[in-house]
Amino acid sequence: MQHTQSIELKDKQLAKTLSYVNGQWLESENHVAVINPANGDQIATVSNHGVNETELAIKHAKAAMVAWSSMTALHRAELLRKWFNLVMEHQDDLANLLTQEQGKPINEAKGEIAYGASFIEWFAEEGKRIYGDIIPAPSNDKRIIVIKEPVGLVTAITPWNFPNAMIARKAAAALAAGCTFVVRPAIQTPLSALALAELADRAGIPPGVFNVVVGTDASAMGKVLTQHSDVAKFTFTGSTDVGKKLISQCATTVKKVSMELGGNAPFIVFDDADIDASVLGAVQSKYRNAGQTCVCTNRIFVQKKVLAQFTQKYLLAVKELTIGNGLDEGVIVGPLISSDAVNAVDKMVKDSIALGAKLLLGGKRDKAGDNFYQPTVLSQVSTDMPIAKNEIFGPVSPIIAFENEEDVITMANETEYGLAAYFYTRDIGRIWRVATKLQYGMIGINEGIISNTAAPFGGMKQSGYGREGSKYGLDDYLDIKYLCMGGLNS
Ligand SMILES: NC(=O)c1ccc[n+]([C@@H]2O[C@H](COP(=O)([O-])OP(=O)(O)OC[C@H]3O[C@@H](n4cnc5c(N)ncnc54)[C@H](O)[C@@H]3O)[C@@H](O)[C@H]2O)c1
Ligand SMILES: O=C[C@H](O)CS(=O)(=O)O
Repeated sequence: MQHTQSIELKDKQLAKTLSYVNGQWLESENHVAVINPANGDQIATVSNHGVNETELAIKHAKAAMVAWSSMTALHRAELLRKWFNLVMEHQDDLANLLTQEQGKPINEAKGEIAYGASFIEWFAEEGKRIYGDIIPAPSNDKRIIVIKEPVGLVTAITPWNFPNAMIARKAAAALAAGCTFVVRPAIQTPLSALALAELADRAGIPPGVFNVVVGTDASAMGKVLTQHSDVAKFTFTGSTDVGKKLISQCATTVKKVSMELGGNAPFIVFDDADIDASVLGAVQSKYRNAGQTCVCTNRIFVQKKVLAQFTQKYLLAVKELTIGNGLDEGVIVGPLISSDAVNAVDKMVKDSIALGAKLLLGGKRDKAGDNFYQPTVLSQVSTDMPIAKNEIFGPVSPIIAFENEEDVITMANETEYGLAAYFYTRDIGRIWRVATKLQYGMIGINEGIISNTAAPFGGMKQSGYGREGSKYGLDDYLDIKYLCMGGLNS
């Protein structure tokens, strides 16, 4: 019997622990513990399903596809709007679940719930504007007609760092397009996914349209989600290494694929920047979710003329960050997801110091608990050091000095990643030169927080392909069909 402990909710029915398939909650013989990364407490045990239940979900999602894709966009929009309303009505409970299973501070968790819900609201509307075309034909006996149709059954695998929004950002677009959806969430954070399923059920989204299968065997479940012949499209959010494996698996049945992968964001401070604004933007971008976001600042490049001024102000700002349990008032930096994650971050810091980086702040585990790493600042970092070459996924700020615009653009682009980048300057000519030369899908200009529903979220190079959110976000869930209507002069 799966159950939840110690989670106080206004609506206790939101603490779901069983996979949700075809509108039913599936019991399982095996179960797996959900651990609060802030204190190691077991907060729940959830079903541990696998290949059989993944195949069952695909079977029902395929069956549900007929009615769901035939429904009017208006009716789908009404159901998605109900889902949005329910998510926002239960924002506090959903945030409580999220913080307890993932660790982020409660205010950030509330922000994630609203962010995730905003995609449901956005695509409820976008789904009503899936327009086709009538194109002037090369002869009068023909008409060229273009229509857009749902690609079909969509499967997804999502990460633990945004356990609500990464699912909502995908499922909302898929459902609005007329597709059905099966997701396998990260096993560290299943409760947020299952609560979304409960609210989809309450919203009246029909059985089989939205399915969540929870299990530890990611690889085996992933092979079904990427290779099953009934699956039309696969979408993934996670590391680039795993993304590469999944892309190759999708190739066996030529699936439509979208990938939101890793990042190594440069944050560039030019000597004409508003230094106070750049400090605020860098702290916001760096320490969000304890540095565990794909768009977190990963390398801070500061032009030499303002290096001392920026560093001094930045250190003062980082020292103000309160570290602790995300449920506690005023906490800004929560735990990392696991002790292994802390070890990986600490190794990058120690190895970079051994290569000449200078520790200005932090640089070790915090007394708050095993999974806490102190907000850390390193100076005299060079781009060949591990802390600059790798995606840190932790609360560490490497500061790298640079001479001029050309050098910093070269250094900023010297990575296999191309997701997000940031730069601060007040020179309009420089803004256009740098923005066009940086090889990144998303660029913050005098801004450190750039993610929102209206903007196309996605990367270049090995950060993946496809866009989520925005008016572009439906494209990955639609097929374009060309109708040639002939014989019109006969
Ligand atoms: N671009 C984005 O929008 C975005 C958003 C969040 C996270 N990420 C990236 O994700 C990474 C951190 O998240 P993570 O640690 O969960 O990433 P991860 O790639 O280790 O895991 C992501 C998901 O894939 C599953 N998985 C792992 N190996 C698998 C396999 N062989 N087959 C099928 N599924 C498998 C995991 O269980 C998890 O559910 C970082 O690189 C971060 O940049 C990117
Ligand atoms: O890291 C994962 C998310 O995509 C980051 S954001 O919340 O979309 O900025």
